[in-house]
Amino acid sequence: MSETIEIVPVKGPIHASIRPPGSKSLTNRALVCAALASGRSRLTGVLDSDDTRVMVESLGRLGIRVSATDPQTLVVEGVGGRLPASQADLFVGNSGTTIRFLTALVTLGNGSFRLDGVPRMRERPIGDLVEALNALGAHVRCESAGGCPPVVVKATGLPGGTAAVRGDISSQFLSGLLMAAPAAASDVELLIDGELVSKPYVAMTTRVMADFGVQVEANPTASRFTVPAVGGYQPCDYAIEPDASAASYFWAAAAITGGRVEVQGLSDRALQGDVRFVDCLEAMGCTVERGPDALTVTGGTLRGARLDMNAISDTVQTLAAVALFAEGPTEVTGVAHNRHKETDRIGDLATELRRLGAEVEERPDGMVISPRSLRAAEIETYDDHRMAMSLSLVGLRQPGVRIKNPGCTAKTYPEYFEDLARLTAEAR
Ligand SMILES: O=C(O)C1=C[C@@H](OP(=O)(O)O)[C@@H](O)[C@H](O)C1
Ligand SMILES: C=C(OP(=O)(O)O)C(=O)O
Repeated sequence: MSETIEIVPVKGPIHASIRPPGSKSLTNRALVCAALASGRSRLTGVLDSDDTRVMVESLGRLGIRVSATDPQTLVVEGVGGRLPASQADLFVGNSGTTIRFLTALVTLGNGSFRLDGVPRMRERPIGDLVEALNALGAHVRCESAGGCPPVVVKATGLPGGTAAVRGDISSQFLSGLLMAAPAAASDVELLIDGELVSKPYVAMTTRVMADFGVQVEANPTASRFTVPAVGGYQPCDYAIEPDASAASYFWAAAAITGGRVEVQGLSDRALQGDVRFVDCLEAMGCTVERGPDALTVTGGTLRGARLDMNAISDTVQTLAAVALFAEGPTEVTGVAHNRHKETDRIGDLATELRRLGAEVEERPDGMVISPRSLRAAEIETYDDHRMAMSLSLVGLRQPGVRIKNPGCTAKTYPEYFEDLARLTAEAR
């Protein structure tokens, strides 16, 4: 892909329908549960992107066979909680789900494992997961001080028991612990330290685990989880929903151009919390149709809103793009955890919004975006797929928006710019 891509503004509202590729979060969960199931699982509608490829390749290095009958269908030969490999070096790129889920998973094996990624991955926290695994009897350490990858595991199986895990940095620590826990030697009890962020992802984890035959017990406040030591999962045929975070770009395209975009394959009852992004657009003046197998957004007169996006933090950048076209300021709160993602998604997002002409007040846990006259800009993407995808939407109305390194969308959505071009073709 070229070094920059210029987005050509549309002449009118976008009217379109699309089914985005499979969910990254569901694909990587289903792969982990299928890997620890006794027998063959078939996953359909999977995402084929950098983040799922590093998961599949890493499982392969651990001796778990995953084959593709087509790019959207994977067959996993589950090993039932006993990892075949006794040594493996796993490269996870910048996939948070892969490194957090697999650090927990490899403690179930017998041998030496090392997990590492790109330079940014070496700045993303994992120390709290390491501590929790050690409290369950594992032998895990970060190679250097600071609690970030590379991670080294001397595995002799996971004894189990009780551990506290910090909830306010990333929910992926808890999800990783939960998914490994059924193959521990004894039941696992996890106590959440601090406010749990990104809660819908934990609900997604327990739903996928239930689909693979393991029931997690959670107390009513979701501060304690217990997982029975049943040895692993039951294999199954598993259909993956389209990715709701990817869908946010197309709903936002409707909002920004005053059009109407239907996203197929998602509903209010989806396993992904990010479908709630449509509620944010509704609060800003859009109309939402909630069907049994589609969520449709129609643009309206956009007004700023105050939104706590703790539960749906991957859609903050999409919302920021919409906020640039609203009447009045938009305040985003509750997303301090966004500073630990592919890039600092508060500081770096503020920089790029200002480059486009907006006034932005940065806060520790969010920002206030005050729309001003927009201007042409060449956008830095910081190797963050969501920076590229979200800020490209500004170019649908503002001429001269150029996105640097558009190929970075390969992390979760390799065909994003092709799909955006198709979606907007009729409005050009
Ligand atoms: O569990 C998951 O699949 C994810 C959890 C979220 O991370 P945090 O829990 O770190 O917020 C989200 O940002 C990420 O894209 C996917
Ligand atoms: C934060 C993200 O990914 P991860 O944490 O899985 O790397 C994301 O996809 O926006």
